[in-house]
Amino acid sequence: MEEISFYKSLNTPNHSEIYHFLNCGLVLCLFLIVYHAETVEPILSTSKHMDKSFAYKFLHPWLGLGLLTSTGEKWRSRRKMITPTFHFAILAEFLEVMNEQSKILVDKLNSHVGKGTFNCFMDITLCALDIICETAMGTKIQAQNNSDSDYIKAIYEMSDMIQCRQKMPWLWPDFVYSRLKAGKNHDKNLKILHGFTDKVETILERAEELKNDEATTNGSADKKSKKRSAFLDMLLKVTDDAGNTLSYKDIREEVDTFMFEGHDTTAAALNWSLFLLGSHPEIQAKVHKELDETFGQSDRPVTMDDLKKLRYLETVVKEALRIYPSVPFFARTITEDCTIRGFLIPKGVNVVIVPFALHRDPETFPEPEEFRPERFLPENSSGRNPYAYIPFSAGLRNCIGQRFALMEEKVVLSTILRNFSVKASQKKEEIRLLGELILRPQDGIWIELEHRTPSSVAQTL
Ligand code: HEM
Repeated sequence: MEEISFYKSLNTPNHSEIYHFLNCGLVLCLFLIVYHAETVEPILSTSKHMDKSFAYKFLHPWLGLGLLTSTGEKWRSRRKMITPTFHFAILAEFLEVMNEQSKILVDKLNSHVGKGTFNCFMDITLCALDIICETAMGTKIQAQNNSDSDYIKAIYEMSDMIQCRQKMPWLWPDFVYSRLKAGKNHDKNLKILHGFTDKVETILERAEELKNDEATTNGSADKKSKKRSAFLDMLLKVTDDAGNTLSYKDIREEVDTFMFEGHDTTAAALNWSLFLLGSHPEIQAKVHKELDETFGQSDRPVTMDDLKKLRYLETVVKEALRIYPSVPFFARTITEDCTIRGFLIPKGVNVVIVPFALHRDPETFPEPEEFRPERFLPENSSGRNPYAYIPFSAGLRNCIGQRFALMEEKVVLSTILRNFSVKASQKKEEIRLLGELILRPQDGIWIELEHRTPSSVAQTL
């Protein structure tokens, strides 16, 4: 699915929803495509259809059977174990990393001020990568200063290869793929990726450090010298109902999943938000005003209290995720016969849910192509069908990282916008969308930056 015209065609009024042929590259595959709240709800609201479609199988070599890819009892038990690690108090500990990396990003962006248009896509993506790396594994990879690292290259090559393989059925059989150059490249990247998470200084050393930390802090409370927490530390501690801890392999699966699911998604969302703000100076001015009211002239780091106050910025982030959902579609396999809008859907059918199209339903979102953050003010969104807006999916298998993602978006965007005014150099119609695993702009996001001084802007509004 390469062209956004595909999504646009989904929205034509006479388009039937049942049994479309979804064009995957050159070959046509049978899928049921749904993009209305009433057809999405029966699938996402039940605990029955939680199995991922076969297309996720190509993620297995990298991610194993972690939260994103597992099914049945394994998924249920894992989700129960891992959910507490995304608790508010734990997320608050990640604020420092987010602030630190946003500051590095701003220092990098400074060099573009007054120098005309530039592509910010990679700068922002590397910032998101540094954030997830340190919060997931407790390891600094300094991607923002070293985008040439083998690990970073492997992440991007691997994502591209998985997308490519999903679209080309002749590459599906492992015995064919492993003999081809692409398959060999895939294995080379896999080695780099697993080698990174396998490294003694990540999982095993972290486990050792944790033991030592517990021994030293026990009774003496010398917490100052303690290392920053990471999801990995939590994963090392969690137990299932029978008291079993996760094995080394289990932990690697989850860390790899967080690395995969937790940075490209947020990076795309940040880029789209910046593009939309850069295209709507009047909305950007409102964000600047809110930032100035919250931070004044101070350049202090963002606190959890500040995040609560940045309500308008939050509506911006949500509206950007409506127009450009980072995950433009996802898929499930129907695990028992069911009925959707009076049609019998037999067991085994692959259902593709398309937030990109769903979020453009004019009945829920009038003039859906217009960027209007006000749609997400409480008075305008109360009573909205919860399945009409699902950038993080919905139901039991929704995104476990959504609060983390919103927090990261608000920290990074507020830090950028406290320092700069942004002007988009591309028009919406000029941007060629790539609707693959992640919804990206084919040629990046081109912007111009200007320095801004907080108080003067606040007073003129
Ligand atoms: C703007 C950012 C993000 C968006 C739009 C997003 C969106 C989604 C969506 C649509 C799903 C469902 C996918 C499916 O059913 O195939 C999902 C699942 C998931 N996401 Fe996110 N995500 C974001 C950020 C994150 C972050 C930061 C993390 C981790 C730190 C994360 C971890 C996960 C995991 C582990 C799952 C699988 C959950 C399960 O099946 O139980 N995501 N995400």
